[in-house]
Amino acid sequence: MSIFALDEDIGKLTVNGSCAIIDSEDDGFDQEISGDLWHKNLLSNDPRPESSSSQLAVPSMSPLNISRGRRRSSVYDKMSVVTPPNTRRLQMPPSEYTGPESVCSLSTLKKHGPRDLEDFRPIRVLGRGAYGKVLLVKDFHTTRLYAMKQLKKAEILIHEEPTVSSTQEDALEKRLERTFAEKTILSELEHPHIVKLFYTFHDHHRLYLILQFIPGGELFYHLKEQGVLDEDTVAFYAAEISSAIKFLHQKGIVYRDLKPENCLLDERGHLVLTDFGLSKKSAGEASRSGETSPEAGEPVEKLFSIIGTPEYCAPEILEGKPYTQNCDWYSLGCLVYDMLAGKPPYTGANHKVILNKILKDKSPKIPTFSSEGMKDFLGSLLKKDVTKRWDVDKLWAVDGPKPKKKKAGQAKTTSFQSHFVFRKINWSKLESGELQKTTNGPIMPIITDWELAENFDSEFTGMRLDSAGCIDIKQEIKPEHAHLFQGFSYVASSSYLERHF
Ligand SMILES: Nc1ncnc2c1ncn2[C@@H]1O[C@H](COP(=O)(O)OP(=O)(O)OP(=O)(O)O)[C@@H](O)[C@H]1O
Repeated sequence: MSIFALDEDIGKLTVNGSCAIIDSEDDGFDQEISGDLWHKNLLSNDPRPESSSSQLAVPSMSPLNISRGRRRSSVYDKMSVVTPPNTRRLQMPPSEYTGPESVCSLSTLKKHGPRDLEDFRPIRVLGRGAYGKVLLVKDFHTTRLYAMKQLKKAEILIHEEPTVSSTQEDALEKRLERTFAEKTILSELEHPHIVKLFYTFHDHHRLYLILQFIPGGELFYHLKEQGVLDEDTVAFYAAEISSAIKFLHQKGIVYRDLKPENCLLDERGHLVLTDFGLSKKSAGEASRSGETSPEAGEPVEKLFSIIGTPEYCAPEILEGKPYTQNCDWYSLGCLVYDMLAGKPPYTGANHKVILNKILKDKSPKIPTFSSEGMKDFLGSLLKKDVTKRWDVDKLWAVDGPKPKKKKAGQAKTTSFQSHFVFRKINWSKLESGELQKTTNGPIMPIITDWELAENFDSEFTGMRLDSAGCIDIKQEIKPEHAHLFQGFSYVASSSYLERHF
C-alpha cells in the first residue's frame, strides 16, 4: 500500500510544524482467495499466449550482480476491518462517477458485453494492496488471461478516525473518489506503457477491474533479483516510464505513485505502468474532455493532498506546499536512483525517518560509479526546490538541438529526450509502441507458462485459492451504502477490445 497519509489536507496533518505520519508494518494476511465459489475449472486445453524461446534467456544486467533484501513499500494493515459505521449517505456528482454500463450488441455480448464474476476462473494471486487483491484469472468464454483487481467495498467504507479538520464523510468521499478515479482514468487511456482496462463491474461485496495481464512481474521483483542495474538498462526503463508520464500529464493526469512495485514488465521485457489508485485528473475543462491537452509544462492543477510512497515522494508534497505534475518527475529521479544504487535516495526504518531525511538532508549522493551524464540527469530530477528541478513536460515540448542532416521520418528530439543518458533510445519507435512490439527489453522475464505467473512473488502466487470464509460477516455492506458504488461498471469500446484481443 502506497498511502502513508490518506489524502489529508496538510493542515490536518501538520502538528507543531511536523507532519504526522501513519507508520505501518506489514502483517500477515488472510490466505483465502476472495470471492464466492466461482471457479468452474472447465477449461484445460486453452491456447496460451505466444512466448518466444528467447524469453528463456535471462541476461544478468547487474554490474555488481548483488542480490539484496528489498522491503516492499506496501502497507497492508492500514486500518482494521470493522463493521462499516453509520456513514452518512454521500451524494456523488453523477458526472464524476458514471461510466457506460454497456456499449455492445447482443451478438458480441459475451466477448464485448458487460461481465461478471461468473465469467472468470481464478488461477492464482498476483499481488495484494490496501483494499484487496489482484488475481490472475481466465475468461471462460475467450480463454484469455487477465489480471483482476478486487477491492472490498467494506474496506473502502470503513470508519476512519477524523483528523483535526476532516470528518469521516470527507475521508470516505476521498476514498470513493480515488476508487472511481482509477476506473475513470484508465478507461480513457491507451498507451503502450500503461496497463489496459477492459471491464469493471461490482457485486454486493466487491469492485472488480479486469486489466490486461502483464506477465513479467514487477520491476521491484527484478530489482530484488538483480540488485542493481547498469546505466543502459536504467535509461531504457526511464525512457519508457517518461513516455507514459508525459502522456498522462498531457491528459491532465498526475500519477503520484511511481515506485518499482507499480512498474510491470511485459513478456518482451518492456515496462508497463499499473495502479492508478492515487492518480488525479485535473478538474480543468480541457483535460476532462480527454481531447485537448493543457499546454505542455502548465500545472495540471495545484494539489495539496499528502499522498504517495514516502521514499519516492517529492519534498513539496511532504512540506504541504501546493504541488503540480512535476512531482512525478522527482519520483522518476528516485526510481532511477534506486535502479542504479539498489535503494531509493532516502531510506529509513520508518516513514517519519524517511520524511525527515527528504526534507532536511542535503541532496542525495549520486553513486560515484555513475557516468557524468547520469549524474547530471539525476541531479536535475532530484532537485528539492521544484523551481530548480527540470520541468520535463516543458523540456519535452521544446525543440532541442536538431541533427545536422535530418533523415526522412526522423522524430524531433528535445532537450530531455536528447540527453546523453537517452542516446541509445529510439524515441519515435518507443512512443509509437513499435519498439514494444518488435524488440526485447534488457531484462527478459522467464515465462514458460503464463498461468504459472513465475515472475510474481511466491508470497502471493503461493496463496491458497480458497473460497471458504471469503467475506467476514463484519464486512456486510449496509443497504444504504449500496448506491455509493453505482456507475462503477464499464465495458471498453468494441474497437478498443478488438485492438487488444
Ligand atoms: N495488470 C496486472 N498484471 C499483472 N500483475 C498486476 C497487474 N496489476 C497489478 N498487478 C500486481 O498486483 C499488485 C497490486 O496491484 P495494485 O498496485 O494495482 O494494487 P493496490 O491495491 O492499488 O496496491 P497498493 O495499495 O500497494 O497501491 C501489483 O504490484 C502487481 O504485482
